[in-house]
Amino acid sequence: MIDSYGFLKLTIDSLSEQIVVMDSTGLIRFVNQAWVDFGLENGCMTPVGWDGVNYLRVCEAAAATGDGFGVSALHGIRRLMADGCGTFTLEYPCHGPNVFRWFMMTVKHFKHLDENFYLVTHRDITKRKQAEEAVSQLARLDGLTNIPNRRAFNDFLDSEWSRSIRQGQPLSLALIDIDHFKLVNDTYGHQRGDECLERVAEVLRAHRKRPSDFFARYGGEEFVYVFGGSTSEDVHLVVQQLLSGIRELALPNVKSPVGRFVTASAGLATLYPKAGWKPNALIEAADALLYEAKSLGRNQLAWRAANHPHAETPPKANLPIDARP
Ligand SMILES: Nc1nc2c(ncn2[C@@H]2O[C@H](COP(=O)(O)OP(=O)(O)OP(=O)(O)O)[C@@H](O)[C@H]2O)c(=O)[nH]1
Repeated sequence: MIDSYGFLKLTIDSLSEQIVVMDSTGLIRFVNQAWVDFGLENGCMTPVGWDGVNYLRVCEAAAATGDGFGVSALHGIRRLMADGCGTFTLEYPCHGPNVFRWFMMTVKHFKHLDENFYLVTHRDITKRKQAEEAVSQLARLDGLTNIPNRRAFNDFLDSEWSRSIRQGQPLSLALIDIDHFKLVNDTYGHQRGDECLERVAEVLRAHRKRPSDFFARYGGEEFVYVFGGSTSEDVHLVVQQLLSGIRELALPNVKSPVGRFVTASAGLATLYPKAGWKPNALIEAADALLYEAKSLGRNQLAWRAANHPHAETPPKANLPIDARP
């Protein structure tokens, strides 16, 4: 009995993976129940079922619209068919309007009575992807302040840097450092120091104006703010407001030579990134300005006007046009 077609079909129909078998022209020759159910649930069932449908043509049509799955699936299946053996796997998102969903497609070649067939399975891997996503999110958050950490900042800066090069846009970056933070720890204890960092992080969060702005804990008592597509002239007031926001928290730091409450200093720089330059050029420029703000007495912003968009090298020689207490 277990050799019978009916028994094997029932077995394959009980699998939760969606299964389709196509021949070497891409023509669908078999589908299991999970495949049919998925088609019905997601409105991608043809009126006549799957008979006569060509899987490769479906992928080609999707690829022609620029669909990422269509492009990758087509490329992988064609390579597998050319090689005549092996397995092709592809993980792809298949999100609906209200559903986050990932699948893994596996394509395997087999022969039956001298004819080539390709077994395609689609397995739901959403749970695994959600777990990976959660781990990756956690790895990018600072454990104390719950804002993005240095790793997240590095990734953001790299991609924003490339985007700015492509679009010829300016990129501004502010380094913000709490003044005499060691005195907070020494005077009130490490716990109060931690609370101070958390409150400062809240100020950064509250001052985010546009989705493209990005902030992170850079390390220790230093924070970073990135403003895509903006010059220092555009955003220096925002950074001034950040420093005011930190002062207005009125967190005590009685031993600070600057004042009774916690203050911060900032360096704000802008570059028009160019191919061949490294994002570090922008960090170094902001760091030099932060050093300047500290040297000038702290509790202030030092910033430079943007370099000319056609400048050939990262400028160091622009004079500061503002450094105010
Ligand atoms: N509570 C707490 N302290 C931290 C943390 N990370 C770094 N620090 C402390 O931050 C202090 C930084 O001290 P310094 O680098 O001397 O800088 P500063 O006292 O802020 O002085 P200036 O930056 O020159 O104004 C050190 O005492 C570090 O121990 C943290 O996560 N929590």
